[in-house]
Amino acid sequence: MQQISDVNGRIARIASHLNPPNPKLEGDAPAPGCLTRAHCRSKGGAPGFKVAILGAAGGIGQPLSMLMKINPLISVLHLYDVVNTPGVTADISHMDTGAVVRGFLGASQLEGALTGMDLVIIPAGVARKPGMTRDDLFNINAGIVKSLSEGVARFCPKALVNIISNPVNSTVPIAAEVFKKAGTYDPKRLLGVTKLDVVRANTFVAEVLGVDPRDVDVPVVGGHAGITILPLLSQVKPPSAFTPKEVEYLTDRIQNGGTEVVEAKAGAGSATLSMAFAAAKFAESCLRALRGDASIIECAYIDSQVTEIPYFASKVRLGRGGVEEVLPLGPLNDYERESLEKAKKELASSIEKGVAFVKK
Ligand SMILES: NC(=O)c1ccc[n+]([C@@H]2O[C@H](COP(=O)([O-])OP(=O)(O)OC[C@H]3O[C@@H](n4cnc5c(N)ncnc54)[C@H](O)[C@@H]3O)[C@@H](O)[C@H]2O)c1
Ligand SMILES: O=C(O)C[C@H](O)C(=O)O
Repeated sequence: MQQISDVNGRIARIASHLNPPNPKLEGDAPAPGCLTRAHCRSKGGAPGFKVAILGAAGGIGQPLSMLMKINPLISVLHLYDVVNTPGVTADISHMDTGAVVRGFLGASQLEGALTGMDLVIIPAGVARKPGMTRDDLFNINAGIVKSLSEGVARFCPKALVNIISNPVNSTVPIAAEVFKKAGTYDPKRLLGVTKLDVVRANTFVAEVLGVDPRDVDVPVVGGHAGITILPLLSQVKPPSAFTPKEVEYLTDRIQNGGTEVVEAKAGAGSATLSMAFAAAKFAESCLRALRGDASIIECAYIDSQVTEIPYFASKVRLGRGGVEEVLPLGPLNDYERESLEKAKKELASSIEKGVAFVKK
């Protein structure tokens, strides 16, 4: 009898670490105190950052969760969504890497998902279908980003926030207005993720130059939609000259990379795998900066004074406090100056739309 009760106790202890709980292991026994190493690490026993992904069960959320689970900088990974997180969490939690994974389902579990987080990544919301613009997603995604940002303001106001949900040109101002209302706004800690534009630009430019994309660095400034995506081809590293035809081809391909994927997927969504890759790289930079690594430079869409437009993507230096320095745009050629003026007009109206949504 004693042996059976010991086994039951052990099973109950293991079950107490499963999220969602596994009814096969739980039985009727009450769960005694948690003693496993996973518990200690999730309480902050092991060094590492705590990261939450909101929208973790989606097309971006799932591969991004997997990439975050293999990031050694992360000790605790919270996966939140309004559907399917139990399955995604069970699946990812079986990977034998360091991070402890917990799943959270629905608004009543948002507090648990966010409390104590250092970095919150938000890919929640609907994706484009062929024929749609990113702005067509505003009606649904604005409300989703608003309510998730309210959660961040309440439960982890000091976290760094990476916004992926489209239209990024409007959703970042929406989050900012929510944080301002809550009295928690720190412009250095709110970043719109435009890394996919840089990843694409590096790839397409490398193809034209016939080099390895890992050796190419293309600054992409402005915003994250159509003509607001402005690759600065005059500043490509390694320094490279392009013919006017190449500039036209590359600018068009980079600005329409998202649409290229939406059309190829033919109704099954937009970029998810390359986006998860880009978001994971960007998150890694944020975490290395939080750790105190020097010289972390990324392009990001932020509260900015680099132009007269209140939010703008450009190269920034990241540090322990988030955005520590916004780098100047550098010398632009005539084509880039003209394109910048067009981008600014569209950006201004997308920003206004986001701000008005929260203020109404
Ligand atoms: N910034 C970028 O470069 C970039 C790139 C690709 C996609 N996106 C955008 O990212 C978003 C997500 O794309 P996807 O392909 O993963 O879409 P998806 O539909 O596959 O996944 C979205 C997930 O969000 C979840 N969700 C919806 N409402 C939620 C809420 N209130 N709280 C938590 N989760 C919620 C859904 O349940 C779903 O699992 C879209 O808006 C898309 O346009 C941005
Ligand atoms: O194009 C989209 O709708 C998704 C994303 O913004 C992208 O650039 O791939």
